[in-house]
Amino acid sequence: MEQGRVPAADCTLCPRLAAFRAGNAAAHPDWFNAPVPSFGPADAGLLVVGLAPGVRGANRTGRPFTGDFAGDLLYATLLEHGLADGVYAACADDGLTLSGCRITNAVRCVPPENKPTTDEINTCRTFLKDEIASLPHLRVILALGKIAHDAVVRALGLRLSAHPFAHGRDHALPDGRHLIDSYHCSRYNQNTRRLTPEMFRQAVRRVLAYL
Ligand SMILES: O=c1cc[nH]c(=O)[nH]1
Repeated sequence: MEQGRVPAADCTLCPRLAAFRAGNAAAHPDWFNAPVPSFGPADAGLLVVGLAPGVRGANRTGRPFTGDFAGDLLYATLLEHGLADGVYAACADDGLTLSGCRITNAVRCVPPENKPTTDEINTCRTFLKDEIASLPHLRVILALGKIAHDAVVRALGLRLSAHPFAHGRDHALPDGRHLIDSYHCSRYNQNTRRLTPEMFRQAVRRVLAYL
């Protein structure tokens, strides 16, 4: 269930993203083609923050990371650590549920070439801020990649210089919560072995210590 302020299905705050979405909707009317809502229970202790929906992944299925290459490792790791239940079948109606965990994106709409602009990240941060504020039991945020990390730090009103991104870093936040960084589980990072499944497991295990 979504809480707080969320983007409208026809959000036009980012003109370039709205135009890209409209083009995708014309070419693929059977796809989701809207700002992708967060997934997971509102009483989650963990919020996983990704970058933005992939065009044939979350933008098609309507669920973060679902159908995206990155989702294979993310959901497998969540299942392995008891943060998800069921079977991940890369579609939004696979019956998979999250347990104590919620997933969102720094940017809710699919960007061309997976690259949101600085303006788009800044504009969509209002929704990330509301998402974080709407989770009463939130204890730890897992940021996937530097863009997600920076968006979270700014959404929390903190200084990036005090909280630089580094894979595996555990940032103790002033309010007692924690921000843990991982390289994004993108195809590129996995293929280049910048992020291995074991490195990602270790980041998720760090998270578990705070739940
Ligand atoms: O960051 C990402 C990558 C793929 N799919 C998402 O929803 N987010």
